[in-house]
Parts: sequence; C-alpha cells; structure tokens
Amino acid sequence: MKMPSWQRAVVKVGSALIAPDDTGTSTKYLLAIARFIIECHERGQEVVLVSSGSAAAGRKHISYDSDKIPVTVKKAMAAVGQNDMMANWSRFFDFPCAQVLMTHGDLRDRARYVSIRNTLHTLLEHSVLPIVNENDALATDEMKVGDNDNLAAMVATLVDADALFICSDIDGLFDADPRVKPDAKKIPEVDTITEEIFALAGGTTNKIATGGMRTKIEAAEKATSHGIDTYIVNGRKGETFELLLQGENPGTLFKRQQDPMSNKKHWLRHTLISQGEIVVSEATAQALIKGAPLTTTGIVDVQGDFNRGDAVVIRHGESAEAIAKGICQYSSHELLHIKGQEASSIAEQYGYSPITEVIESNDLMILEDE
Ligand SMILES: Nc1ncnc2c1ncn2[C@@H]1O[C@H](COP(=O)(O)OP(=O)(O)O)[C@@H](O)[C@H]1O
Ligand SMILES: N[C@@H](CCC(=O)OP(=O)(O)O)C(=O)O
Repeated sequence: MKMPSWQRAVVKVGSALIAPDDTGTSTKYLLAIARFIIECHERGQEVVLVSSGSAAAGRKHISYDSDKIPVTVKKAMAAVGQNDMMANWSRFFDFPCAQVLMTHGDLRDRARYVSIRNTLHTLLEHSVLPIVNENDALATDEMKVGDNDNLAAMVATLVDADALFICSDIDGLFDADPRVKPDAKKIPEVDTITEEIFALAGGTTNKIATGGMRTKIEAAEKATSHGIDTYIVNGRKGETFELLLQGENPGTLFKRQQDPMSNKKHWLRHTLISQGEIVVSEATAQALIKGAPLTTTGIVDVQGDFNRGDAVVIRHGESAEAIAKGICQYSSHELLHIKGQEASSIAEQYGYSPITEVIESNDLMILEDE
C-alpha cells in the first residue's frame, strides 16, 4: 500500500455535499470526509478545510421561490447558513475547529494576506482545524473571490500546502460535462493545463453552487504553479477517501509544476487583479525580461486609472503583448506626468526627487516565466 506523499493539504468541499437538497445541512456526505480528516490528523498530516455551503444551508431559513436568487438574498442565506455549516462540521471532531472568513479584498492586500497566513499557520501548529469560507455576507463584486475553488487554491498557497483536494459531486474532469454527454470519459491525469483543458469545462447545474468545472481548473492552474498537486474527486463516494489515504488517485490529478513560483510572485500573478496598463519601449521590454526594474524613462504610455500600490500589466508598445505584471509605486495620474523622463528632469520640473524605480524588480513578474 502506497502512503500519501503530502504533509499539508487543503480539502475543498462544495455546496452539493454540504446541503444536497433544499432542507439545509446534511451529514450524508460529510461523514466520510470527516473520517478522512480525522485519520490525517492521527497520522500527523495537516488539513485546512475550505467549505462552501453557507448559502445552500441558509435556504432552510430564507426560502425563495425562484431559481434565480438575488444577490442580497443569497448573502442573507450565507450569513444565516454559515452558522449551520460550521456546527455541522464541528460535531464530527473532538479537536477544535476555527471559522476563518475572508474576501479577495483581504487576500490582495499584502499586509492582510500575511496576517491571514500567520493566523492559519498558528491554528495548524495548535492542531486546530481551520474551516475557511468567503465572507459572503459583506463581499461586494469588487472585493470577492467569487468561488471557493479559486479561494481554496489561494488558501493552499497561503499555507504552503503540498496537496489540494477539490471534493465535488462528480468523479473528476471529463472530456465533456457528463450531465450533458453521458458517454463522456474521465481524464485521470493532467500534466499541463492548456486552453484545450479549459475548453472541456462546462458550468454548474446546481442553482446554489458557483463556477462548475471551469473554476476547478482555474484553481488547479493556480495551485499547480505553486508546486501543489491538485485533485478533483467525488466527495459523494466513501471509497474516494479510502483511496486518498492509500496514496491513490480516485479522480483527476493535475500534476504540480516542478519549478514553482515564489510565494510573492505567485500572489502577484494569481491573487492581485491588474488595475491598469503601462506601455513600454522595445529596449525597456528587453531590460525587464533580463531582470531590470521599470523606470520612468522606458514608459511610453499609461492606461487606466490606478493608485500607488496597485498591480498593473506592462505591455510592449509595438506588439501590444502583455510581458509583465507588477506593483506600481506611482498612481496613473502621476505617471502620466513623469513618463519618459529622466529623474533629473522630473526633479527640475516638479521640485522633488522621484523614486527612480516605478516598479522594483522584486515586485515585477515576467509573464513568460509561467
Ligand atoms: N468537463 C467536465 N467534467 C466534469 N464535470 C463537469 C464538466 N463540465 C461541467 N461539469 C459540471 O461541473 C459540476 C461540478 O461543479 P459545481 O456544481 O460547481 O460543484 P461544487 O459545488 O462541488 O463546486 C458537475 O456536476 C458537472 O455537471
Ligand atoms: N461561499 C459560498 C460558496 C461559493 C461556491 O464556490 O460554491 P461551490 O461551487 O459549491 O463550491 C457559500 O458558502 O455558499
């Protein structure tokens, strides 16, 4: 019997497993998952649980007679259902569970990101099971991750997990949605996530779930690029977890990349959303690729409205190709005035010595490097 090679894993459980019908939370599918987590604990393997299902659980308390549930009603369902979801998990464990709610707003702010990371690490050190969900009650469109597959991948990088298990209501990734094409075939392993792999993914038919297969592949892309093996497995089948405990693959394994990105570069690439664009000259593009920081002189144009500290994409002027992404030390407004100029001329015109590096090398990631 093979033993699992991972030491720390994130287990993501979808709404369809937490609340499979309209009657609130259910233990039907959770018992096998809880036993898996308990067994991992006993073996000294650490687990962070990312659990959906607060909105699905809340349907019991806030009924709504249409398949198209308005956002405000969904948020209210999530707020009331979060309690039920936590209580439903806690009853399985004789070790403590911690509720950790976050939004994308928290993850894209580096200080808050580091703070969440420290909290999760401390919980794990004290053998507490962190149960993470998006803070749906307050998340607006601009600040939410939007789906727990991507959230689970972000959490997996936060805690430096070596495995991510996405537990859904299907056996893995198929070459088409099996609910639409019953003869679709399961793909046991994916070495590289390409556009062709994304093209296989359909949406969800569950009115309270989010994303379907596409967000699971996005999650796998994020996690594997950080060196994390990612599995999509069927959480409805007890044997799934027996196989995982034996180190077998019961679903689809997306293999981790051998040369993973550093934590900060990964955060920059996969967590930060670009707020604007900086267009640079050919010579500057070449210098950036070789590791130079971005300075004012190479900037040809500035597009969008961004603030100091925001992430921006850097484009090559002639080909319009996106070559890098970085954290900008200037706002778009400031950059429009100083672009293309030497530091001495900026000092002369504006009476201050500018920060010479618009984007420091450490805050810059070349997109071709992926
Ligand atoms: N290529 C595919 N392979 C497998 N499932 C797919 C595919 N395309 C779409 N799906 C759908 O994705 C669903 C799982 O996503 P979702 O309903 O969001 O689950 P969860 O609540 O677990 O996140 C499956 O039930 C299936 O109908
Ligand atoms: N945060 C939401 C779940 C969002 C989500 O991604 O749901 P799912 O597709 O079932 O994993 C909730 O708790 O209802």
